[in-house]
Amino acid sequence: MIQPIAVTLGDPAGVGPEIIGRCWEQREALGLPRFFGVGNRDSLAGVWKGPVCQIEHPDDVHTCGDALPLIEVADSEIVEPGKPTLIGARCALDALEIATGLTRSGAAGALATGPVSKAQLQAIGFTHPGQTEFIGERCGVFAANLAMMLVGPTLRTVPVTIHVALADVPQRLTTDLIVSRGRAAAKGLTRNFGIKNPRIAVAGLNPHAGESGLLGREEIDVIAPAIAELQAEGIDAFGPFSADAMFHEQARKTYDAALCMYHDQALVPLKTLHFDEGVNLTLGLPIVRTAPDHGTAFNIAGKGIASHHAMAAAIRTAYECAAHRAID
Ligand SMILES: NC(=O)C1=CN([C@@H]2O[C@H](COP(=O)(O)OP(=O)(O)OC[C@H]3O[C@@H](n4cnc5c(N)ncnc54)[C@H](O)[C@@H]3O)[C@@H](O)[C@H]2O)C=CC1
Ligand SMILES: NCC(=O)COP(=O)(O)O
Repeated sequence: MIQPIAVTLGDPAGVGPEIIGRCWEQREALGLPRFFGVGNRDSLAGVWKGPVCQIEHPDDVHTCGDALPLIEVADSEIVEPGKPTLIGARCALDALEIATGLTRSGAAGALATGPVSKAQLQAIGFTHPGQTEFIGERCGVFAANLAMMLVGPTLRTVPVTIHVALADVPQRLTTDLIVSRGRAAAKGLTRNFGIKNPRIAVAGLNPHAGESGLLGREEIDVIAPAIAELQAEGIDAFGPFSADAMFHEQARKTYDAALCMYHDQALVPLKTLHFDEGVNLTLGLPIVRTAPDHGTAFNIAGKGIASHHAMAAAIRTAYECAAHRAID
């Protein structure tokens, strides 16, 4: 049996607390597994009126009845929705630390994280580009061996470079990095989704995949050699393709994941097609970690209009991936 899923509330001033409360309220209709929250109780109570049950350990979830089980992260101030503070960012980071530890120890079956603000985290001294790399470090995994997979009902994408300024992408894009992300994508599809021989379509970087070198040489010098290396390892990788023609309905049926060269190349098609159900799955970890594809949405926090469906999909996907791994 899979242990309950640990769900961090994310930044207390963001939409995390209210969408997680709503996920709990509608857990049966949404088909969600057993889960518990980790975060600040007052911030949750400010935006969600349902019952909360404080627990010390995931094994206590069964004592809570209809109340949302919560491992509380104490905070010395009430954070107002839409108004992020440094204390709130500290609380989000503490929740992430606790929930990662519980998942690593096996007390939680998987980890689904609520949205945090990278700018706020950096302001309290967080040195990682995102939660992905922090969790990787806590699990002893080198950042280059991690990958971010965006998962929607009809599309999965993996960005090769992630939180990197667009101007820096060409020099960060190396054959080794593409091979490493391609391997992680192939292994992740097998391990988390049970796909035996995954098909990986590889995007080009430049318009028209470089037009035979006329519009850039990365496809010839960097990407094609990476595809050849992946193929030599027995991975069904192919391309590079023009990114503008890779994501229409027919094209999506020809692969299990698209390996994309930079953040927006991977996230724009996913969010355009599946904003309300998109999940970010971290590949390369010994634990399962997911998150909704959206951010803190400070502009609508506390207004009761944020959709909880991507968060629900993150919790459901975390459980399903953990179940696949358990069968393996
Ligand atoms: N998984 C995570 O922790 C992520 C965190 N972020 C962080 O979030 C912060 C804000 O980033 P943005 O680029 O503004 O992205 P965002 O996703 O927070 O907001 C973009 C737009 O989408 C809307 N939106 C987002 N979530 C929604 C929901 N559940 N229901 C309805 N509308 C929703 C917002 O109101 C806004 O108009 C940044 O600090 C960023 O670092 C961004 C993406 C993922
Ligand atoms: N755009 C995706 C994103 O920002 C996810 O970042 P994180 O999960 O590493 O915090």
